[in-house]
Amino acid sequence: MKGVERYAGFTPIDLVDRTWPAQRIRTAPRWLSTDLRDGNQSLANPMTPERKLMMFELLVDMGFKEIEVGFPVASRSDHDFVRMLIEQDRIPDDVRITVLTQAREELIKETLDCLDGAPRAMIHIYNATCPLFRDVVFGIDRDSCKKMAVAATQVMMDHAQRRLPGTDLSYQYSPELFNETEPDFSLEVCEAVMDAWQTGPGRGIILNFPTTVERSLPNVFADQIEWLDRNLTRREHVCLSVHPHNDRGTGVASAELALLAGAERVEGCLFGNGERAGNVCLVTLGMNMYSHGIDPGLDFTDISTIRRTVELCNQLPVHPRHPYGGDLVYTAFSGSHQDAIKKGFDEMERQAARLEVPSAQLPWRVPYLPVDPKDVGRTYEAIVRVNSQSGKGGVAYVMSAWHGLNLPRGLQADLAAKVQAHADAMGGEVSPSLMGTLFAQEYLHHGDLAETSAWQAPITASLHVDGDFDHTGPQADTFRTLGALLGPWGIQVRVVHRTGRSLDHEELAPGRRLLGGAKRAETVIYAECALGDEVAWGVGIDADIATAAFLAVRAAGVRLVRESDTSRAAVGAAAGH
Ligand SMILES: CC(=O)SCCNC(=O)CCNC(=O)[C@H](O)C(C)(C)COP(=O)(O)OP(=O)(O)OC[C@H]1O[C@@H](n2cnc3c(N)ncnc32)[C@H](O)[C@@H]1OP(=O)(O)O
Ligand SMILES: CC(C)C(=O)C(=O)O
Ligand SMILES: [Mg+2]
Repeated sequence: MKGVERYAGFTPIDLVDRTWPAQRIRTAPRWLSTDLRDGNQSLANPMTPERKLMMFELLVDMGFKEIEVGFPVASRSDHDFVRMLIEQDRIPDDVRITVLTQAREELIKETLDCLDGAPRAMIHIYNATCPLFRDVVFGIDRDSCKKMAVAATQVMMDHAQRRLPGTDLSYQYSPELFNETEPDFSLEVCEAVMDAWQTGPGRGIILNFPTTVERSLPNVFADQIEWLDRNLTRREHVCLSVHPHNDRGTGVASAELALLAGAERVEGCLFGNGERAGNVCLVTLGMNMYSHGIDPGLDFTDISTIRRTVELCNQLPVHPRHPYGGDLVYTAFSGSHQDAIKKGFDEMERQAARLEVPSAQLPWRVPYLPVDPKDVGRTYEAIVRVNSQSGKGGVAYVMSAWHGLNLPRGLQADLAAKVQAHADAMGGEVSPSLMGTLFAQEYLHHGDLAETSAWQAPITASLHVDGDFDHTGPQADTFRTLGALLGPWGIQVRVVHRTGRSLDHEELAPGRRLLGGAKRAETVIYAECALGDEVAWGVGIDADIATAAFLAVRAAGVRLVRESDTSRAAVGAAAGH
């Protein structure tokens, strides 16, 4: 591509004996949400006070204990929001708010003044340390850059001592553009800041390392973090924090590899809002942990509400494919995926029945779904959506989940062909209700009984009972009787199978009904009737099992005769009759 020569490759740090690749993430880190600061400062329309409060309350409800609530000197509204939280006593006892400021004396003082009356808080000071900023933005050398950070720390300590005696104030320092800073210089600045803060027992510090603009592979960032982890002094008094951005689309990977490399705290935003391509997405990070059996310490049990609130606060949509929270992430359209999902659910149910425990207590083993949608408050309704890419597995799923019918395999294939033809002809999706209509049109009885008189040859009918069926009980007697009844019509009842298991009406999702409004107390019977090489399916639903079977056979028989008439006519036409 033209212009590529303008960009230099990124030089990785030289850490040949890195240990992070062999590590595992075993516990959740400390989280800081910067939705109200980094997220807010990136919005075309920064949040109104109402939207800020809504976001703050969401974050508290989700379990965040550290929340960056703004950049008080940036604007009146940032300032007033912090004041409102403090004055209205809205900060829970176990939550610490953070405020950000540049390393500039006046701004630091004003920022601290804004915290007046807060029982506990954190001040976060930053200055860029990388060569590009030293040269282009500040016009200073390394030594002056370090002095900027140290002086800011000292101003902050002096002012806080005078103005905030009653506040439990903690301190966070960030070398902005850390990822583009020479490692030895980042270390030198952080050590100098720690000296100024008198870091030691009872005086911990958060050192926060941002990929302010993500420029390298995540493994390079991990090397940088491991290098710091090894070289920082007073390590036990340092909380090593990371603040990944997502310019290369690898913010989540950067955060995860940094955790392997020794990071203990992660800053980010819900659904990855933030400057340019965003801050690291805390929903994805937290749910990635959850899906590995690690409690994230954040509550995602109603992910749709979280998403809607974030969309409302930021006035930005969340992509339908956003991991864990997007509209489409628990939905399969393609046939083989749907088939595997259905088999996964069926197996979970079988296992639950065998072990006599609710399936929600079993280890999650459903293909194509990394987590149980119900664990994040999503339903199973949209898991399978049917279009021209779908096959019999998906059709069977919809018929079972939406209409309470467990179709036998042959009928699944038969219906899938009809649904496929419809989707091909009309384009788009076949909704569950449309599928129910197609099913009823095809397989429920619509013919005249008199048509059966046209049957010329013996028809064999294989019956499938939907749900429980006892081969030895009174139901089996009914079928024997039925066989005798249908015999004179030239119909031989061959085999009786069972499909699925009885579903209680209550097990269907709210608002759904069995096909035609049938109660599950009624029996559903599928008949597969064969006449020579022709096969047709019919369905009967009735409270009386014999009637259901009769209706099913009749529906199939009528279709069979019609179809064989049609094919005879077609053969005749082709033969010139
Ligand atoms: C990576 C990040 O997300 S950092 C956070 C960024 N967030 C924001 O900037 C939102 C809030 N910011 C603001 O409201 C304003 O920028 C303010 C109030 C902080 C400063 O406003 P102004 O004084 O008008 O300066 P301006 O906005 O143009 O910022 C540029 C100045 O800040 C200086 N500066 C930038 N970062 C820092 C820093 N960390 N420490 C000290 N000075 C800094 C620049 O050198 C420049 O100084 P100069 O005017 O002497 O050339
Ligand atoms: C203020 C700092 C931590 C920041 O937002 C960044 O460098 O991205
Ligand atoms: Mg940032």
